[in-house]
Amino acid sequence: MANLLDPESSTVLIIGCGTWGSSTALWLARSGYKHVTVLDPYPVPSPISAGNDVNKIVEGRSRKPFESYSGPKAEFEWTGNEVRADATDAWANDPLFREFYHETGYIISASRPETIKELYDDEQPTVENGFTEVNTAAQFRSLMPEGVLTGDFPGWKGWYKARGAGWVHARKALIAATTEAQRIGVKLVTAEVTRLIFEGGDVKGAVVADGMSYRADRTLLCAGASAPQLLDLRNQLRPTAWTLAHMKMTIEEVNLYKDLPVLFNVERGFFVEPDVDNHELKICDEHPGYCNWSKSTLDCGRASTPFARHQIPKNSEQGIRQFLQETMPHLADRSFSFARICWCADTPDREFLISKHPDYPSLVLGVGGSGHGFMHIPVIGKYIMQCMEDELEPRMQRTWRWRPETAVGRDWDALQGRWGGPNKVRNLADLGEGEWTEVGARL
Ligand SMILES: Cc1cc2nc3c(=O)[nH]c(=O)nc-3n(C[C@H](O)[C@H](O)[C@H](O)COP(=O)(O)OP(=O)(O)OC[C@H]3O[C@@H](n4cnc5c(N)ncnc54)[C@H](O)[C@@H]3O)c2cc1C
Repeated sequence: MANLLDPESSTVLIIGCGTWGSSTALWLARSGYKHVTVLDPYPVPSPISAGNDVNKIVEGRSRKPFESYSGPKAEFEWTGNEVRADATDAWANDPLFREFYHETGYIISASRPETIKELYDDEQPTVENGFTEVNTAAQFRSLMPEGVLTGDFPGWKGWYKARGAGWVHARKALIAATTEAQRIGVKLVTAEVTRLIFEGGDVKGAVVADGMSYRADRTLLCAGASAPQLLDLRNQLRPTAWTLAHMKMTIEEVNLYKDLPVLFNVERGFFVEPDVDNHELKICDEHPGYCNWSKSTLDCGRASTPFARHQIPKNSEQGIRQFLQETMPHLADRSFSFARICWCADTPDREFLISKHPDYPSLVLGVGGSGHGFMHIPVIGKYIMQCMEDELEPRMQRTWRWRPETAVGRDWDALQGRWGGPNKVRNLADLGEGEWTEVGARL
């Protein structure tokens, strides 16, 4: 279908005002679209948005010419690098976002020799790429002020990058994107989409829980891990949850833990310096994730259904405490002040799914964050908008295409390049009530 959109008169409906939906609203408004409506069941920041979090890691990149890539994955690798480099520039230069970016550097590491090797092959943490090796506990400890890292780092090996990486205040960036989009004309409606309007071989908008219809020339599905509940995505998305917990810090600790590089062990977990607003340290354990396979879907095509819970599985708490024991044993027994499960959605190849739907020409998909979708918030909406306008760069178009052929016979238990915990994807539906932490509650 030819692109017949006129920003002055065309109507655009975005489903989901999380990380990608807010970015898309912002880019449409900045580009002159005058009739953009966003629907989300919750006021921003939605408690179920993966982006509603105190911090996310940014692994910065610089642009590399396409010719420096070779082999069958050249377009895939170029696309991933290009969009990340674009986001890295935007975090440094876009006045809306730059105040939320903390270029503190980061340490990437692993614990087992085989993972250390895989990590090296994947990340290429070479001196030319700005990394220095960290091999001993003393070397790890020396990267932060005395008294922060007190652990023995058993088996750990990693690489430290001082510039071009760090963390962002995720929730503040998400709110800023939405507020700015609203300021320049986007309409945000708090309403849960219950179904798309399929009509005449196309999608013409969406219906919300109270029965009201929102019709539009283009409908953009940006509902994150909940997207498969609204559209048959032919197994291209696997909603998967990870876990996070906070603990209170004293003012003295907050002052000591200032401007720290991110410490990330791909098998154990990571932490970022404490949030200065509420004096809490957030810690995540690393593992291949949790799905929620209900019994009814285990035999036929599987569906992992997200749900909200401000508690985490006790086996995840153990992972967090092991991470603390190895890095900061003085905090290993401190109680949690907050915890939650946090849903994202993996494609089979962990690249994004940004595509027009092949059967419904007015429907555009902006989904498949695959565990690394937050750091792109300053720019991802531009690519979703370009897709809607048929202006997406061809190599990106091919990488992010609708690709159900990659999900035929999908191995739902695949680790998808992740490590940690028991080295398998766990099922939340298998957990009894007593197997959740007692912090917080079910939403
Ligand atoms: C624990 C954890 C740690 C992570 N760490 C990082 C990191 O360090 N760096 C990084 O770059 N990425 C990270 N990610 C990944 C990143 O957060 C996600 O890829 C990204 O936020 C996904 O954005 P999204 O817009 O697709 O989904 P979301 O931000 O989840 O947004 C989906 C939105 O859709 C709305 N919605 C749901 N159902 C409906 C409906 N029926 N109608 C209307 N709206 C609906 C929701 O309310 C929500 O606002 C992490 C993810 C997790 C879970």
